[in-house]
Amino acid sequence: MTDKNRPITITSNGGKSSSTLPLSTSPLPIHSSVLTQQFSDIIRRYKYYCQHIQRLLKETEKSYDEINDTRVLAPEKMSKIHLSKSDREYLDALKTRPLALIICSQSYSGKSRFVNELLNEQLLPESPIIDNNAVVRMIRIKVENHPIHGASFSISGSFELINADIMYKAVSWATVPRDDLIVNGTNEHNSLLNNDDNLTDDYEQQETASLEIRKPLELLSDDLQIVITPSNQNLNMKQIYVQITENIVPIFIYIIDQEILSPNDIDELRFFRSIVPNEPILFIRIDQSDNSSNMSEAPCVQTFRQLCDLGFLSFLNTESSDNTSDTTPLFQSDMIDNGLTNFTLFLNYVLKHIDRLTIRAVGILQRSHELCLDLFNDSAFDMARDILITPKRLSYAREKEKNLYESLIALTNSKQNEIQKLILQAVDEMHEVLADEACSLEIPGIELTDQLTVKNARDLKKCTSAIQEQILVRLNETIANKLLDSINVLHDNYIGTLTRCLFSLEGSRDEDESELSASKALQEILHSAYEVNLSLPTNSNLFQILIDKMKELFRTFSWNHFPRIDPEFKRSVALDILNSLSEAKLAKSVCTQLNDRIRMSHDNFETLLKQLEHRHSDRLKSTEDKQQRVRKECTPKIARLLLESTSLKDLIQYGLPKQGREIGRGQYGVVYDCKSWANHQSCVLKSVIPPDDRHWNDLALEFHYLRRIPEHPRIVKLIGSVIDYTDSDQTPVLLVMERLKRDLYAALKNRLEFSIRMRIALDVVEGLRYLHGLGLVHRDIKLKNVLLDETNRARITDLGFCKPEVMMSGSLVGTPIHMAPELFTSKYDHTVDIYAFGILFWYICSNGIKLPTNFDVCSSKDILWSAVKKGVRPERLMDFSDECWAIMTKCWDTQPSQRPYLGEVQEKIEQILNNTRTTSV
Ligand SMILES: Nc1ncnc2c1ncn2[C@@H]1O[C@H](COP(=O)(O)OP(=O)(O)OP(=O)(O)O)[C@@H](O)[C@H]1O
Repeated sequence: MTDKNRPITITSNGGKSSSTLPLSTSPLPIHSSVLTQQFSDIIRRYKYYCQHIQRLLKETEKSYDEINDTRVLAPEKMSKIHLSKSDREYLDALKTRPLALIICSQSYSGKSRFVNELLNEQLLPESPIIDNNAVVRMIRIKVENHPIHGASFSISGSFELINADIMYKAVSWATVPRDDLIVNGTNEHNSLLNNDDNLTDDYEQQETASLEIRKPLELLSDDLQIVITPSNQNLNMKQIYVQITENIVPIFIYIIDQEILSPNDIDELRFFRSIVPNEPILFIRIDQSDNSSNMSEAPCVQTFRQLCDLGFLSFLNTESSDNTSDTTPLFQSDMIDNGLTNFTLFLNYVLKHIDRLTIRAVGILQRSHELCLDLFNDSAFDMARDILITPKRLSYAREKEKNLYESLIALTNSKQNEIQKLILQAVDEMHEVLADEACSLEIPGIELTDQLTVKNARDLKKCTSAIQEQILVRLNETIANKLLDSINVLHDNYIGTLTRCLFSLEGSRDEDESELSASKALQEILHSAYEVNLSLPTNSNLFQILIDKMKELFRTFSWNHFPRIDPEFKRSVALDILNSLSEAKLAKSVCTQLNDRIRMSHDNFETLLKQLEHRHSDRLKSTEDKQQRVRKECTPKIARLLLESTSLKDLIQYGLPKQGREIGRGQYGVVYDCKSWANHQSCVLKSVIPPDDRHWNDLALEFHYLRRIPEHPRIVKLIGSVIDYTDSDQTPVLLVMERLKRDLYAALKNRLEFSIRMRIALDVVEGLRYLHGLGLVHRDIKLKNVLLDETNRARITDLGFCKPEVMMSGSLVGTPIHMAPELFTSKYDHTVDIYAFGILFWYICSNGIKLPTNFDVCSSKDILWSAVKKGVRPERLMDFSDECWAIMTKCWDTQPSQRPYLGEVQEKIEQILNNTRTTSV
């Protein structure tokens, strides 16, 4: 085992959420080497988790890229598979930036005393060295991999004004010269700083310049530095804080070394709150003198009150236990007293703080994985629905259109008489009106003599044509409207639903399909077939009949004398036409024509529906492919990442669970006792070492679905999970669950009372109904997967094969004797659980664990399965009641559709249980 892989486990005695290697519970002496050791352990632990987080981040982004390349989801869903910019920034910060203790205080001396104690060196000159008006600049203390240590000034953390290396190298110094700490100090280096015109003489820049001290100090490392805030109320504090927090991950410490907070202190703290509202501060109260025993009780309470008033502290312990929430502060500020005599509380705080930082980072990944899996689940559901419903919609559209077509044909045939009457009625109604309209009709483009006669036959023909046309147009309008009214009822009956169905088919089109979709074309056809066609204005047959009439009329004219084209002539032409119209002929013609058009439209519809079917069948094939990829590639990949992110979060929060004695073994893992973990007493831990990727994926999916199941009294509770990275060759996954007393197999071995067994059966049915209600199928119901508590109430466990119905790909899973025959066909549903319950119920009724003889005679799994496929089932035992036998035989019916609903099973067992109670009373 390499050192790198060794998890650093640290126990804090403060917070409820931290864990493992004991931090000293007794006050740590100042300058203790234990302090340095523990501090470096904390930082090492932080780095260790950061490395795992970075690895997970890398794998997550790689997986997201791969998933995006597959384009298995709709674009709007695909666009959600990424980490937000702010989340990415937070994760990057943990990767690249060192931690920094930001030391603020009421006074310079408070900071210097605390820092010197912490570093166990008189690095900074302590008070009273500086007069009250002196402005102390920002100081950054860090360790650099530089052979020469020393100090330098820099502006905004980047621009070096003067490098004092040369000076400091020559003189081995212990304490930083006090003038270097002061803005506009009188020190030689500062004089240089002040007088060098080539650099800057800008006063503001000098003010914000920080003093960087590089020195090998035991406590500090590349991953940890100390920043001391400048002391000057007049500085641009916002700029200062930006400068302080640039490129580091801050841990804010505020040293209180005065009796109470002054108005200036309060202003500064208020300002701090407004700039970084979610950053907690550790307030450390240190005594003014070196004599700690003189410390009075009262000021502590007073400052505590002041900090409560400012909103930093609270009388109630309101620390949020929800580490996933981004809206609430990560955790509360805290205050410790006697800060210089006991660093233990300080260490606890730092440990908790950095644990929260890493927990927040893993939480970001965890939520992203969860979101991604939700998207897969929703998409798989949509796809399954699409695959199931689209063919049904298509056949519905076909059937409905056929009905519509047949009804319209029947209607037009049967309506001939009605149409005839309709035409007669229209002609009757319009007779006089049309004759009057004809009288006043202006006929353009003809030449008349003084006697108003036409000069030639051509003009006469023009006159009669104009009158005919007007009559025709007006009649068409009226007849068409009447026809439309009579067919509108049909329109409402059929077209509404059909159109809705077609709309839904159109709704499931792929985005990139062309505009000329079959469903759109279908709508066009409907439009032309059943709406526009009935409006008759271009009814050529009707025209033809009228033209024939006209010809007849012409034949009756005397061609020697052209008539006067006066209103009387026009009226008589109009009346002649109207009188000679044959309604019967017209009606027949209208009906034939409607029939032809409806037939044509129907043929057209059929052709286009076929095209639509083809298109959908191609699309559904690709949907099936996508669904498979979502199930088999994307979901396991992200489920595995989720198992890792969740387990890492649990590991940081609760540490490794302690493995007790072995309780049992399954095919895939060993179950151990575990006294307590994550604030839960009496747990078990199931340790599984997945041998290959397939098992890893199965386990990850089990974990994912199990976690999603809301707590239920009939399902064994999953408390959490941890991946033990201790050994890099073998990384067992530890699933921690609530501990139950025994499994049903063990219980039946010792036999149970009938009513207890019926109660257990009811519990299993209840658990299964719950899972099915969530769309999940267990797929491995058997005696060992039913656990009993002290009172023999049952809970279902081992959801290793449990999956949402839409995510099942028809794989052969389960335990042989409980497997329904259709499991071998790859097409099955939740009723496989009802079958398995039937077999379980046989055992429950048999009150033992002996195999049914019908199964026992089968010498191998294959022989058993082929017998089951042929209908062989457990035999009826002597003491089975009719009611119990009926329940199990119905449950294990070969036809899944014939198996009862679990609600019915529940009712029947309840009846049996009630009868037992009544009989025994
Ligand atoms: N939460 C629990 N409380 C008490 N005992 C448990 C718990 N979980 C499992 N066990 C015991 O550990 C045994 C092994 O459990 P495990 O789930 O690993 O395997 P299994 O269900 O028997 O078989 P497989 O997982 O191979 O189908 C169980 O039979 C049961 O007796």
